[in-house]
Amino acid sequence: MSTGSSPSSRRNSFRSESFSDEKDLELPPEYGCLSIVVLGASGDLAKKKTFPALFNLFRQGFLQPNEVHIFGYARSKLSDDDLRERIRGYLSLGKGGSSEHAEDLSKFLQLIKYVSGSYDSEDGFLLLNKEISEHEIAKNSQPGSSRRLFYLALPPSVYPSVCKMIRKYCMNQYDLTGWTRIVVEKPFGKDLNSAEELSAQLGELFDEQQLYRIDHYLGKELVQNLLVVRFANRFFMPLWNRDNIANVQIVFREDFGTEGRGGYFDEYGIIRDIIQNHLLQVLCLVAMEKPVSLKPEHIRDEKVKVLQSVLPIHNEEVVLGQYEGYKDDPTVSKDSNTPTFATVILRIHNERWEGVPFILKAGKALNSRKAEIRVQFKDVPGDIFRCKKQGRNEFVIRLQPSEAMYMKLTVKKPGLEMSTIQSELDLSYGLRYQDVVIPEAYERLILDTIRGDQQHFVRRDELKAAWEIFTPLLHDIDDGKLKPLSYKPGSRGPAEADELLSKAGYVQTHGYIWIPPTL
Ligand SMILES: NC(=O)C1=CN([C@@H]2O[C@H](COP(=O)(O)OP(=O)(O)OC[C@H]3O[C@@H](n4cnc5c(N)ncnc54)[C@H](OP(=O)(O)O)[C@@H]3O)[C@@H](O)[C@H]2O)C=CC1
Ligand SMILES: O=C1O[C@H](COP(=O)(O)O)[C@@H](O)[C@H](O)[C@H]1O
Repeated sequence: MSTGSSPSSRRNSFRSESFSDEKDLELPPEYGCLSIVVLGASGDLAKKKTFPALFNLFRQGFLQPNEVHIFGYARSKLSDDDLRERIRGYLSLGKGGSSEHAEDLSKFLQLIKYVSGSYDSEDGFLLLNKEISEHEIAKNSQPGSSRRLFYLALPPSVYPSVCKMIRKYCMNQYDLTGWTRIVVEKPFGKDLNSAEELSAQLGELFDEQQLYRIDHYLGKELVQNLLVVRFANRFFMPLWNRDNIANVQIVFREDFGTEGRGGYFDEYGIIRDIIQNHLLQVLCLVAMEKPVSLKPEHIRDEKVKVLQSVLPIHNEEVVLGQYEGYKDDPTVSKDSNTPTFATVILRIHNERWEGVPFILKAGKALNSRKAEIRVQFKDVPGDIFRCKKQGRNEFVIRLQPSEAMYMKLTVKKPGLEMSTIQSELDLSYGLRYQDVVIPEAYERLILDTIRGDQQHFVRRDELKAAWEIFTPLLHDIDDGKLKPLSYKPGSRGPAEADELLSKAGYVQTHGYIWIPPTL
């Protein structure tokens, strides 16, 4: 394997480098026969994200060929080789596509087996269980000590029946060190009631410790960095509150439309697709109090408290948009009221954040692709340098692309004159960490699932609190009480969104733009 060091040494070093104390995580042993089952293996997510993440873990030695087997499961009639050919093109060979990597690829593909079956009949799941058991026997696994990971890369409508089948036919006996874990993809429901119903159905079948509700934004490097930056640095502690911060923006922009996913998207819209989950999760990490420890439950307790402190949304603090041409997609309804853009202001009713607007903004088919957190500070009191003219201090965390953290600040313009300009303190990851390859979010999260670390997964009460915030607004949109404004593809979205921003107190710095530094 081409990792430069032996696979097992890489795996152990991953654990020891992690900043969590192992006793905080109460991790079970990380060995024994491991079967990873990708349900919906014929689909889009599986080929674009799940299998590539598994391949990268394999290449780095986190999946050991003598322990692991990977099963694809779906209704499509495919052979093992058909599935391998389908995903081959999505498995990156790394820099230069060396022959060493080509060897890894072929070894990885050989670990994959395909089982065809439906999502609600016992035949397919009996067959799947038989295949998994044969693999476990071949690896001399002690009964009860094997690990079975089921990744549901499927439409949520089939989660209940699939989970019933797994529960009935495919469980590991976890009386020894083994386990069965289920990863479910978003969207977890469409509103509070449907999410609660889904949670109740899955909750009857599995314990919360077995369920991993994935939100891939929680696996992004700079999102994972948020707690460290906030709670390991003295700088931020006294500043991170309503006395100093004027407003916080959490922004997601894509420069392409719903391409190929119009049917799915039209049922959900940008609030359910991005804001209720990805951006709200980021908000929790920006706004939460310091947890008692790094134990997943302590962190998630604090996230729930933030969500429960969010006040009901005022519809006047919402701007919706739909890009021109969205309805040309034949899978989208001709009279669709679905927003492809939204700006929503959330207000947190607690001692730290009273009066500070949290502006969540997401849009498709805009003029750029980026995701960032922008914390804008208040004006300097008793200003003697005309700082206001230069623009406010901002702390920006660029989640993607070009991961970075930078602070916009006013400095003396270099030279003989005593004048000021706006500049930045810049930690651009591409420049500072040149030798580090930032892992894909899915890679990290799948590894967490194998390790039994639920910190970066959404707990049931978190999910409920998140739906409580957005359900009234979503129902108003579904009922046509709120209509999206039209905007041009490739634009900033509706102009009304910028007006709302300035009404909320955001002060834009004109004439200043941060350019990611290049090597
Ligand atoms: N694609 C993406 O980029 C992302 C997807 N997700 C989520 O991941 C999950 C999977 O997404 P994606 O791969 O795009 O979905 P797909 O539409 O590609 O579906 C995955 C597989 O599920 C089966 N399937 C599709 N529709 C149905 C149906 N109505 N009933 C039963 N089976 C069906 C098909 O397999 P077969 O017919 O062979 O059984 C299909 O190959 C979803 O929950 C999605 O919201 C989350 C983030 C990003
Ligand atoms: O979950 C989703 O995320 C993607 C954007 O993910 P990113 O990691 O590229 O930022 C989005 O395109 C998709 O609509 C949504 O379902």
